[in-house]
Amino acid sequence: MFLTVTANPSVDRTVEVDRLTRGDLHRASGVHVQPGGKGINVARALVRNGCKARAVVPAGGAEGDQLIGLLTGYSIEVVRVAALGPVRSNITIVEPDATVTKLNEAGARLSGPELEAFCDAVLAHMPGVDWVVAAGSLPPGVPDTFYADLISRLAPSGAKVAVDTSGPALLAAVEAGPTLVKPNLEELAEAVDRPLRTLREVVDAAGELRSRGAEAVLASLGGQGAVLVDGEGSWHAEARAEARSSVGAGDALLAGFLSTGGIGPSALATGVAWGAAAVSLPGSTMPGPEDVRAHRVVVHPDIEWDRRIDV
Ligand SMILES: Nc1ncnc2c1ncn2[C@@H]1O[C@H](COP(=O)(O)OP(=O)(O)O)[C@@H](O)[C@H]1O
Ligand SMILES: O=P(O)(O)OC[C@H]1O[C@](O)(COP(=O)(O)O)[C@@H](O)[C@@H]1O
Repeated sequence: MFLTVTANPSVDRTVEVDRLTRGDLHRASGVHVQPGGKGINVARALVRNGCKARAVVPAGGAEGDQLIGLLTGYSIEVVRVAALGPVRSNITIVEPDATVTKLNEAGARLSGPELEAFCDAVLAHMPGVDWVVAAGSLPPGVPDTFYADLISRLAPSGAKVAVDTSGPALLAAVEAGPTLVKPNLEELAEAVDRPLRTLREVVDAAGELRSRGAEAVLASLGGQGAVLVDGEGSWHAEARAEARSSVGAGDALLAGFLSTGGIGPSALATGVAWGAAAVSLPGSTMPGPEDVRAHRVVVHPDIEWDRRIDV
């Protein structure tokens, strides 16, 4: 059983336009309204592929009702925590060449008691949980140490913890010793405070996060796949895809990786297959078994160390 923690959920609107021009009126050619927030997407991907997932989520206001309503179509065990502020709406504009422009709201403030109730709900729903996935940005009112504190509070449960976040929250989480972190290239570069231009630099940066406390690092590289660095070694895998919308691709990658044990190159291959499948689907649609093309994945037997990364 997987438990996902989404402190800052969203209702995601993906709007398709022919071409985005700043200042112009655009008539949308398509729109997708989907439950969002990284932990929620991970849960959606897991259940689409037959895994069991429980999603703990603070959800206030009419938008919170809408989010919970959107989630009823999935086989996710949803644990709703009451909150006063409304769930945010995130808008993504997608062009036919799969260029995405994202407008993510900060989210409503969580008060101290609401945050405590949220943590209590996570801890109360731990029985039977093997993996906790704590993912996404933190809304106003939630300290940067939230994920780090959660990792410490979850330690007695023995569950493994994967964290997908950015900035100071990622840095603090790494120090708390998570089983896995999943930065994308930009987030990894920010965490080590230097640009990353080659696979060697990506692997070195991932190694640095390991030396600071993370057991394993799954670094996503957009169209160039993903790199896994753990105590056993480092691997690079990638897969071709006809890109349509990259929203949620990172969440699909993480879900795929965890679905097959969350360790080693075979889990990396599954993650990359799910990530590539996700980009070929509209909006933040999570891939099911019929969408996944495992045969397209190449796990490189030797990393091409000097290969340039351009995401
Ligand atoms: N254009 C693409 N072609 C093939 N696979 C892709 C493409 N973009 C993303 N992916 C897959 O999705 C994963 C996550 O994408 P990425 O953009 O790095 O993550 P995030 O959404 O977290 O920023 C990648 O590791 C890769 O497996
Ligand atoms: O919490 P953040 O960083 O604002 O991100 C939330 C957004 O990320 C998503 O989960 C998509 O994530 P990825 O594209 O990184 O996989 C959207 O559903 C959501 O709107």
